[in-house]
Amino acid sequence: MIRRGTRRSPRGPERRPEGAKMAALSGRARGALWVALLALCGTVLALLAVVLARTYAPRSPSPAPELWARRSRQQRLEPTFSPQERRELKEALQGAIRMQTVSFSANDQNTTALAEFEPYIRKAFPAVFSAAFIKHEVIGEYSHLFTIQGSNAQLQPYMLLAHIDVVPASPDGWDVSDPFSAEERDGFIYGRGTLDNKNSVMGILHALEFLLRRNYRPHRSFYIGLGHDEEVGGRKGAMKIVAELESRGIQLSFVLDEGSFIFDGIVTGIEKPVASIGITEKGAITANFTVTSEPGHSSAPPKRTSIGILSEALAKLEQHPMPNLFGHGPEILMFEQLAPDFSFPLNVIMSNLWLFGPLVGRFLEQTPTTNALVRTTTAITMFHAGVKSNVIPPSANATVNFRIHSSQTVDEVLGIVDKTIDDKRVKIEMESAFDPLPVSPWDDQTFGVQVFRQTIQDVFPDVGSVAPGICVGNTDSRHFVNLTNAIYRFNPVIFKPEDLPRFHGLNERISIEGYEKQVQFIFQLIQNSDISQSTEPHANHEL
Ligand SMILES: CCCCCCCC/C=C\CCCCCCCC(=O)N[C@@H](CCCCN)C(=O)O
Ligand SMILES: [Zn+2]
Ligand SMILES: [Zn+2]
Repeated sequence: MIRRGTRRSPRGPERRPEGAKMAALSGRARGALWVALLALCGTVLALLAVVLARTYAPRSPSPAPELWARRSRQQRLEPTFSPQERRELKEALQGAIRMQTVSFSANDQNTTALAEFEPYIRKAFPAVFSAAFIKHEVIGEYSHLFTIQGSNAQLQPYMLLAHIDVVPASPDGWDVSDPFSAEERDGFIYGRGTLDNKNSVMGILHALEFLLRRNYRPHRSFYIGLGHDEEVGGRKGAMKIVAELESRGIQLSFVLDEGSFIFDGIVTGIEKPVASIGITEKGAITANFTVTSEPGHSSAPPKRTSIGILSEALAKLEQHPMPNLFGHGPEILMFEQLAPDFSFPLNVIMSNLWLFGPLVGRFLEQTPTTNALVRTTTAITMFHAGVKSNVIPPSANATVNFRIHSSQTVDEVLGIVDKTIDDKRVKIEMESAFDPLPVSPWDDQTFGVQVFRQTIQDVFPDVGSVAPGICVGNTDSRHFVNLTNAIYRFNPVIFKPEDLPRFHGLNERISIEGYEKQVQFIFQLIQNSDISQSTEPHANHEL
């Protein structure tokens, strides 16, 4: 008997009926599917294990313990000030704010106010100006250089920077009657320069003054540089201070300038304040874009005028922003180090930027402040064209200010600009340009970093993390690259979201308590810098 479906074909192997063949095939497919599914589950589980391990891995404690154990054995003055000293602090800052040391442009500064600043600080800080081991020099007419000769010439000196000049401020829109009145209101001092940067100028000198009045003699030498033209580039102030120090063959352990803050409520997903210390600053290009065309009567216009051509070029720049470079520069360090401080699930995302980096990059570009961290920004800041309503304009001119991301250069940015505009009628001339600044070391072995960590811990115990940051603006410290590789930008002041528009804007202010904390910070920083650095070479740093 021949059973159906089992008969061998004379031409080859036994033929199965279609249903059985399908069943056999789908059995094989099911098997393969199971294998694939198991492999997928394995991969997902492995990925999850890596993601969780990176999120919850224990972090090494900071700062380096032996160094600070030694420090605590030395005697340290407490940063506590009497009621009279606190009044003196406040009034000295108010007096400084009232001096209208405005920089309008590199060639237009209020030199009368700048000149008056010297007698003002001489009077406010008698101990600083009379100490035998402190030398004061006026540089470039209105800037100041203080050399504080420490008692131990073996220790490499450091430098504190600040600037005396301020950006202009008209009374319109201020809550107080005058931006230079230094009015006290609800525990704040209002006025131009309260955050940028007379708080540092006066804070540094007052901390030193109080230490000297307590007979403190610094062990480590240091310099204080007070520039008078930071807001217009620092050519006559900071650059001359640098030239002076270079001529003396000085090398610095670190430089500390303005440029970042203790951010409170600014980083979405982190509850505690974050001390962000700028380890670099962006480069910049200021370029002029010009289009010229034949002038004539507006009743018989050409198809395109210089204004139209230039507007189109500028619109292309705005419509095609520079590439998002999150992960290509040091901004990633900030988020990596802050990762454990983020609440769930952001902590998982930030701990695994190898996986979520592109997502985070897209998120950061949504708001102007964080967008500035991830790309070269393009700001059209000035536009001039036209002379009369019925005259075809002979030319149109615009100024564009680019701030260059750490992973790009001036040349690369200009290449992109050329390609984006792609119009020979638009002439581009450079007003000024410089590449992003080098990235300063950020590890627990670096002396400056140890000092900052310790000092922040001493004065701001509520700060959750001390993290490396990027300064999106420019500071006088960028001129100091030949004197040290360790340049840090940090203003020890709590900065909240509502302070953002006050910076260079309306109602700039500092809380009186915040200013006292800033003075305490410098007071402690000078003392904390007085330990010997185990890693530094045994050179003689006689100044
Ligand atoms: C998650 C991190 C959030 C980062 C938030 C950034 C908030 C920014 C807040 C403050 C800005 C601080 C910038 C301080 C330095 C700027 C100083 C300045 O204005 N410099 C001028 C120099 C001009 C020189 C002449 N061309 C400038 O940069 O324009
Ligand atoms: Zn400033
Ligand atoms: Zn400024």
